[in-house]
Amino acid sequence: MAEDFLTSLETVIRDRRGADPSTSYTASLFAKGRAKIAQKLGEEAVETVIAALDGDAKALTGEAADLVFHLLVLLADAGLSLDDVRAEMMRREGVSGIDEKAARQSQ
Ligand SMILES: N=c1c2ncn([C@@H]3O[C@H](COP(=O)(O)OP(=O)(O)OP(=O)(O)O)[C@@H](O)[C@H]3O)c2ncn1[C@@H]1O[C@H](COP(=O)(O)O)[C@@H](O)[C@H]1O
Repeated sequence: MAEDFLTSLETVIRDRRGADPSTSYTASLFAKGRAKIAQKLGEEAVETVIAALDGDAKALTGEAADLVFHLLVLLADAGLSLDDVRAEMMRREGVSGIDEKAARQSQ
């Protein structure tokens, strides 16, 4: 379920490229460019680490959500997606292309 949601969110994020920055935070990030998107990702990573070290589960969950969102935006800006990341992680696990396709179909 979580994966379906993230895949849908990726589609929304891609649709925001070229949208009006005044009506969409995501569009405003794309308009500011990759350096700004990467900076925001770094900030969210630091905030995630701080929340974890504070032992604040609620804050950690929120910061992790911000972190994943900004990662998706950065990947989209670079023409990449979670599928590319998934494929790389499966490659590291030694999962073949055929196994990968079967794994996706069973989700
Ligand atoms: N999932 C998210 C999401 N997660 C986090 N954020 C934004 O990420 C920002 C987090 O950064 P900060 O805490 O630094 O907030 P900020 O002060 O507003 O940011 P800066 O001014 O510092 O740049 C906030 O503005 C959040 O609203 C998100 N913005 C949008 N989405 C989703 O993206 C899709 C497109 O939304 P729009 O951007 O509104 O078109 C929709 O499905 C949204 O639900």
